[in-house]
Amino acid sequence: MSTRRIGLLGGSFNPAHEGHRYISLLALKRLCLHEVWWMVSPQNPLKPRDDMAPFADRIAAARRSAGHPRIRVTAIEKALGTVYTADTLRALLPRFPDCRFVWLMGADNLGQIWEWKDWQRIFTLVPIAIFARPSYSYDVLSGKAAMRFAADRVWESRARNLVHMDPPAWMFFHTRPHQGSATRIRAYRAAANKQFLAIPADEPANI
Ligand SMILES: Nc1ncnc2c1ncn2[C@@H]1O[C@H](COP(=O)(O)OP(=O)(O)OP(=O)(O)O)[C@@H](O)[C@H]1O
Ligand SMILES: O=C(O)c1ccc[n+]([C@@H]2O[C@H](COP(=O)([O-])O)[C@@H](O)[C@H]2O)c1
Repeated sequence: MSTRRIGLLGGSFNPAHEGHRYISLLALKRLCLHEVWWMVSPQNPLKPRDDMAPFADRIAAARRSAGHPRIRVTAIEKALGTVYTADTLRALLPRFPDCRFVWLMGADNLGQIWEWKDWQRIFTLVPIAIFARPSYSYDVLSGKAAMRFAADRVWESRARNLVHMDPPAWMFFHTRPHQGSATRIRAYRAAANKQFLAIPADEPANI
């Protein structure tokens, strides 16, 4: 049975955007993976529920955005009934004994991961690859999580082997940052809706 190398990109995908695709393609190439699985979160436990689009809409939009045969959009957490990453990994890993997994995330999440449930356990379950993100990248490298696991940081030159390393092992990619951001897209859409609604009802909208 040959081992499959899988990157897991957990996210709200509210909505999916080019930044997700960009780091997924980087991960496929640099980490020498067979596939990246986008794991659409039913509800990030640290994010407000009120501006979260319905799960089915986020999945559907992610499927339209992924646009690559080796990026799979999944509802794994919905199926497992988990919302915390540590719980998801504990349930997922034994179900795929022929796969090696690596957790993928942006630099913003390296800065926040110490707030996640059982966060130190996550570092001991899977290797982690972190991608530079505009305005976060440098501070988080001296943050709480990076300091706690400083001895387990692996340099980018060993990227091809990361997925085979025994955790804890993590890597920070100093790649060109991508501006994609779901917050920015939601803000842009809200502004566009406001402008549209501001057009008086008796005036034809020029759309
Ligand atoms: N432009 C980007 N560069 C690097 N990582 C990114 C980028 N966009 C998203 N990610 C990472 O992808 C994962 C899922 O991100 P998520 O779906 O929350 O998108 P987001 O743009 O960060 O959303 P929001 O702005 O609502 O927080 C996270 O680990 C996040 O850090
Ligand atoms: O496990 C936790 O406590 C936890 C807290 C916040 C976020 N996460 C996970 O982090 C991933 C990225 O979330 P997001 O919303 O930044 O895209 C996603 O898989 C979430 O389920 C996990």
